[in-house]
Amino acid sequence: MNKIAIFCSASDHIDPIYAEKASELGAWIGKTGKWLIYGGSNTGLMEAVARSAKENGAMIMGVVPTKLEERGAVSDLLDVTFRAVNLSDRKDIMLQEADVAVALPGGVGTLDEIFHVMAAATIGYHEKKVIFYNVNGFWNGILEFLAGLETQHFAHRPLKNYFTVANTFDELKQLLEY
Ligand SMILES: Nc1ncnc2c1ncn2[C@@H]1O[C@H](COP(=O)(O)O)[C@@H](O)[C@H]1O
Repeated sequence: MNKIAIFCSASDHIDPIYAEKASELGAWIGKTGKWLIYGGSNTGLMEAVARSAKENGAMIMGVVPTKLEERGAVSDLLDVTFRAVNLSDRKDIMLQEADVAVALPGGVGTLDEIFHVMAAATIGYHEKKVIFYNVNGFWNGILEFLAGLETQHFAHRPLKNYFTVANTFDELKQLLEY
């Protein structure tokens, strides 16, 4: 996996453990010579992962909707800037450019991105997976809900076809290494 999309929080007001884990992942992306593809914002976990990736030599692609650019919230760390006309366009570009998507803790923006990727896979648009990076069990509620979709037959195929879970950084690295 060489091009890693990261979906994650834009908030600067969350527990610092999440920024630490985002930085750790960013550093690994840089040291292993991979590309980081992300929302391009200069806030929250997005800035944490990008700063650390950059300090460790990563190439960074930011996919920035014009509305966010107008607000001046674009990171100065980007090597490549894709301008997207809206959030749907942005998700399509990120999906097209990445080999895999990693979901760090985040809010509705992150959820929107995760489910865009998974829903497109369910109807055969691509075979790329979302990896839930389950820092401190952050994703447990969503994972339980997804399991419930299967037991109640709302899922047409096993949802493990579309996502996987890393409970530790070592597990995440193993999933991204090949
Ligand atoms: N202000 C933002 N700048 C860039 N990208 C953003 C911004 N807000 C949301 N995004 C995208 O959605 C998630 C973060 O949203 P949360 O609601 O904080 O989870 C992130 O992956 C961005 O691509």
